[in-house]
Amino acid sequence: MKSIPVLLMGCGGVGRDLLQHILTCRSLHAQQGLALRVVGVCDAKSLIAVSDDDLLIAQLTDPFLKEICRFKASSPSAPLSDLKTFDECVIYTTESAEKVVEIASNLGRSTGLVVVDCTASAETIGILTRVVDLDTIPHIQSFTSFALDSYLVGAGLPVITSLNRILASGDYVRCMIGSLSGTLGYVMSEVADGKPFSAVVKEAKSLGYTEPDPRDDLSGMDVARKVESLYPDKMGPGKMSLEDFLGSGLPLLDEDVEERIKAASLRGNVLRYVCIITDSSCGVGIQEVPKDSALGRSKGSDNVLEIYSRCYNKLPLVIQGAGAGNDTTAAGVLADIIDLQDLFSS
Ligand SMILES: NC(=O)C1=CN([C@@H]2O[C@H](COP(=O)(O)OP(=O)(O)OC[C@H]3O[C@@H](n4cnc5c(N)ncnc54)[C@H](OP(=O)(O)O)[C@@H]3O)[C@@H](O)[C@H]2O)C=CC1
Ligand SMILES: N[C@@H](CC=O)C(=O)O
Repeated sequence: MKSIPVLLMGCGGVGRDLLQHILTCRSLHAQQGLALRVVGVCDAKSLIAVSDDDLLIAQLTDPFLKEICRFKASSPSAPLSDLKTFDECVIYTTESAEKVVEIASNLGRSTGLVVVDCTASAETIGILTRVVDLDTIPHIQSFTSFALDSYLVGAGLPVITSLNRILASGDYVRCMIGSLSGTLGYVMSEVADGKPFSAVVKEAKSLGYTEPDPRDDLSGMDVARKVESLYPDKMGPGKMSLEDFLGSGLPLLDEDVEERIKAASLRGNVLRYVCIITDSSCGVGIQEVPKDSALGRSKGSDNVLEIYSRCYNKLPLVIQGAGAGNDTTAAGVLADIIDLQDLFSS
């Protein structure tokens, strides 16, 4: 049985679903000769991990992982260190970020990195840069090759894998057109059905589709980051509190959105928030697309990506499916973890 140590950074919607998936897949993984061994879980303020001495053999028990999920779901703002019951483990508070790097470093050559953080914030980039610079984790030095599908694009959809296969075959990608925001896909299709913009944005937030601050989705920043991550390097690119925005800001936008939807509909179109990437340009924004196109037919939080290449010339390769949501995103992360271990076996 191959044992894969997992250190989970972040125990919000996606992190908890990942733990649940790991527990649910225990027997499936056993049939594949694998065992995922969760050695630590952290949130923004604390880290719970097996002791350094036991790092290569021990794990947090399944009942304890369930308790972690239950606790964070019922008290999301409370740190993990406030848990009432603990496994045999060590709790770190102030120095938890340093400790995460140390544990990863101690796990040595078996360490890989699966990233699902779309924020591309200075903090995230700072952590990734440190990890890449860390000589003691050789497999992470070229982390981009280990950052598989869950890395930024399409939640669990096989977007990056498919693109890599096309490029590896020598095919030439000339254009990609996509709706890469689950939130904006959901918002656009729901407002077209006549619901107020403000109510739909709040629904998207409660369904776990949006970024913690939905303005990251509404501004196009989340899509722009994904476009950047889909494209080669050469194409590389507040005044109101969140509460006020959700409470009084959003409803002010309802009327304008409703008018734009009506005007598009008179032309047989619907509005979609799309990105268009060619070999000389890349842009994101609201566009009218025909109702009966792949993009126009998309519903709910689906992401759609049309890839035009030499092989997929007149009719594009279309990748479509849920592009946001804790369950599907966590499933993509789990698949990436399993894929990663293949790289270490050689
Ligand atoms: N939900 C979705 O559909 C998708 C989400 N993503 C990405 O996944 C990430 C997580 O999303 P989601 O679970 O919805 O977000 P949540 O806000 O529900 O959870 C975020 C978690 O990360 C923890 N955290 C924040 N900062 C740090 C830090 N410095 N060190 C360790 N942990 C930290 C938070 O801790 P605390 O509990 O203490 O606040 C919290 O547990 C986001 O970056 C998002 O962009 C990607 C694709 C789809
Ligand atoms: N907010 C994103 C989900 C995570 O990336 C989206 O709506 O697509």
